[in-house]
Amino acid sequence: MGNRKGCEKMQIIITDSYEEMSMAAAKIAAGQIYFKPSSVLGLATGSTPLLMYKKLVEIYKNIDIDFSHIISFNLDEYIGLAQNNQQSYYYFMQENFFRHININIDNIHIPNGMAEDITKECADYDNMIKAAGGIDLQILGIGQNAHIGFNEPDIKFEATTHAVELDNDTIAANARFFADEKDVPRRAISMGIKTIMLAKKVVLLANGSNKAEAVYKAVCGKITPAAPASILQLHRDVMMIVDRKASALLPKELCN
Ligand SMILES: O=P(O)(O)OC[C@H]1O[C@](O)(CO)[C@@H](O)[C@@H]1O
Repeated sequence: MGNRKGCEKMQIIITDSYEEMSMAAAKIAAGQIYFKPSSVLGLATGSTPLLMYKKLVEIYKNIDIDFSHIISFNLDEYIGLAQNNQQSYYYFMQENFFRHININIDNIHIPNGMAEDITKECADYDNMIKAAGGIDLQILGIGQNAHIGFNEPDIKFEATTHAVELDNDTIAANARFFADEKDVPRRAISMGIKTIMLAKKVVLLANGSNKAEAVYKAVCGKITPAAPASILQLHRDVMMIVDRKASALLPKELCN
């Protein structure tokens, strides 16, 4: 593993494996929580951060990290899935992370995809993030079309938390978690790009060759709503932790 400065001030860490990527991210999260136990974390779902959560739980057990004052805000949730639906992101977070640590359930925030008034739910979500003092550390995955959260291509960069229509590509990519592609919800609530960009630190994870193009667009591409992750080039403290396959299209001088 090695550190390289990316385009502009983006920090790029390229790892040899998914496991190494996950451990590197888990250590950063653990350090944040250990030294600021009242941290506000922005958390991601999807398959990418799964092993990071597992590693973070291992570190938690080893050095007795205290999560009881941590406040968490997840990036997104499907509209129409209840918390106890196994495909909901609420369920994902409980199963893969929250039930293994001593986080206070009252401090967990995930958009409510069953809210009667989705517009109000979104506005309330942003207000809660503000009231918590903003996000200290935001973990991100990236979609094959360079979406972050559920901010699909051609999103407005100034959007805060809002309801989104999912792209056909995203629906197809996420169908693997559902019995049938037609079961994948077509809408979701997502933190907006502005919400994400206001986080003090952003760590984006990507692994596998199917993410190489998206990683290239995020790091070196033109800053454009057509590739939502490209806006991260304007963030003052962003770290990309990517495995070798996901880094394949990056310029050689960025790769160790
Ligand atoms: O990690 P995965 O499963 O490849 O998903 C990538 C991205 O897609 C989403 O799951 C939404 O489709 C994001 O939350 C995630 O960052």
